[in-house]
Amino acid sequence: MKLNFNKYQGAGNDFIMINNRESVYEFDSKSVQFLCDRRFGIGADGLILLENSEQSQVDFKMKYYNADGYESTMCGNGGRCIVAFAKKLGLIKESCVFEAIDGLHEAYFEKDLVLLKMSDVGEIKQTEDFFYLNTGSPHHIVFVDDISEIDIKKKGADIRYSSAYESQNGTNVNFIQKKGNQLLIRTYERGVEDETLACGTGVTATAIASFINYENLRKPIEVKAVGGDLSVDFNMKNTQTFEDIWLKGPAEFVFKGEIEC
Ligand SMILES: N[C@@H](CCC[C@H](N)C(=O)O)C(=O)O
Repeated sequence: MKLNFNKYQGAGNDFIMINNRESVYEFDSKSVQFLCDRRFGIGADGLILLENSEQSQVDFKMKYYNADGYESTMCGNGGRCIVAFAKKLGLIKESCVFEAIDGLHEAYFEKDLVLLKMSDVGEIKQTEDFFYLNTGSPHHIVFVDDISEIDIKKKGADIRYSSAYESQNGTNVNFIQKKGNQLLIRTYERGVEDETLACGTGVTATAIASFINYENLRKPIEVKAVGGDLSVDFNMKNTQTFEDIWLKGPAEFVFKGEIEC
């Protein structure tokens, strides 16, 4: 079949966007793997279907697949990119509400940037070596002195496949370096099984863990990913509960095309 697609990126985290409001397309894991393949397909960290939601007062539904071909949990950058895609399709104007795997999300534009409301965070594990929390997707966070020295693919995979995360289908892994008031991040993404240039749920988890870890961080928290800058604002109810969490950053159209698949 011939498939029309649009390609978007948010801070270098890139996605194939497909308008599936007519429910024409159904993808098995092999087709998603092929489309996301950077040599044989279009190339992307993930594939996103924009579908109709059955809920009232909701503009659309987001279905997210990782590049490994399997549907996964929430994608923050993908969420911001699908909002830009919905605007390009003329479905929304300056704001919207959409349905994703972890519930409803509000979003709006501030000039070219997209602000996305993330799910509340209700449980945070803190040890001497790491933080672990779920911001729609699971994130393990390690603070290091110099992120440029880390072998992200190797160290990330060691943690992602460790017995601690076996029963929950693994985790994403983030390495953070604090430089003044700025946080530098590099992320190993589950389902891509490699470093990606940015991860929205990872940046959100990092901002929250860093706010607990360091006493003097000012909000909104600025996070510098390899592919671009994002910022996170939130309300801390107590050390275990964060709400009103907003992820802000770029979401850009790259190109569109047609592919036989
Ligand atoms: N790129 C993402 C996270 C996507 C989900 C992740 N790979 C997983 O399977 O947990 C983001 O921007 O949040």
